[in-house]
Amino acid sequence: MKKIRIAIQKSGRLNEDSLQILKDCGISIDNGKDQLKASSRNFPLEAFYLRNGDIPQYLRDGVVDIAIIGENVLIEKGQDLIVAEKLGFSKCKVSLAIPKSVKYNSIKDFEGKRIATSYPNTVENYLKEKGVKAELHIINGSVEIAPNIGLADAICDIVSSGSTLFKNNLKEVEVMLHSEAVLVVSPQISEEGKILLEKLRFRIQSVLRARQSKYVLLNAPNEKLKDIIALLPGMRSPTVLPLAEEGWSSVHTVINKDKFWEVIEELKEAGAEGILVCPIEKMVL
Ligand SMILES: Nc1ncnc2c1ncn2[C@@H]1O[C@H](COP(=O)(O)OP(=O)(O)OP(=O)(O)O)[C@@H](O)[C@H]1O
Ligand SMILES: O=P(O)(O)OC[C@H]1O[C@H](OP(=O)(O)OP(=O)(O)O)[C@H](O)[C@@H]1O
Ligand SMILES: [Mg+2]
Repeated sequence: MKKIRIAIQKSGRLNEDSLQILKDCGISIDNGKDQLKASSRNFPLEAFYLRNGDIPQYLRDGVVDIAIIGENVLIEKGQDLIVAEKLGFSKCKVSLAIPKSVKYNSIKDFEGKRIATSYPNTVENYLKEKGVKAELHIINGSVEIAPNIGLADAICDIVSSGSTLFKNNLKEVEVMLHSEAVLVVSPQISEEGKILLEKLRFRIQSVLRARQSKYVLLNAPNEKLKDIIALLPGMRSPTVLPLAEEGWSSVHTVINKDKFWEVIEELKEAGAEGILVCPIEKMVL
């Protein structure tokens, strides 16, 4: 049987989480530190370990069928490629930043300025849209140092916690885009490849849904059941089972992991006791 070929970042920010999501989908592949490719033992899949920035071209050329890359790279050099799934990890922004000491009024301040970046297309398109002309200096790493060594007046780079900007005495002044890891598809994928892609997407969706949810169990006095159930935004309706102790029930439901913290106080006030919150491995609707 044919294998679906997936590109994964060889090393860096995306590597570990990319392999983890495949693993959570029941697809084990060896982490090929020094390997270019490796096959899965339990899914018709072959992983190619490549540089994140090179992956859009490999997809276009049909060297691989699918890939996990940062959305920001796709915007920079793969706008023609199709996103099949957003994967929810490696979240970051691509932003413009200037020295802390410089006053900022508006995007017009960038007119005629020198901007250091690894994302020239993204900056160029953004500035064009705003009617601003600037001079771009393309550098591949340690972009944030550029203003301090006199190479540029401003930078455009990835911002996550903001600590790299802080360390380099810079401030974020424009957020150009938000990014996360995405599953991308080659325009050259075969019909057989598409079938495997759909199988993989089905698994990824149930893993992502499960990561967003918690299984909640709690005990409630029967007379309070109605109020408690009203507080639980569940999958469908909660399961209610009688406890050995008369007059009490056990309520089981699935709720969004962020919603849980919003309702926990209310649940307790409404009379819920012995609340258990458990992780969910897979969730198929
Ligand atoms: N600080 C960060 N926080 C969250 N996500 C990030 C951060 N830095 C980068 N990313 C995301 O991870 C991706 C890979 O970043 P990383 O620095 O590992 O590789 P790279 O240098 O961009 O690529 P290459 O594999 O070509 O060397 C980026 O394209 C971005 O989507
Ligand atoms: O806002 P922060 O949390 O500080 O993250 C942003 C930094 O993270 C990335 O660099 P990375 O650490 O991947 O190093 P690199 O420049 O070698 O890719 C990015 O290029 C920024 O410099
Ligand atoms: Mg980096």
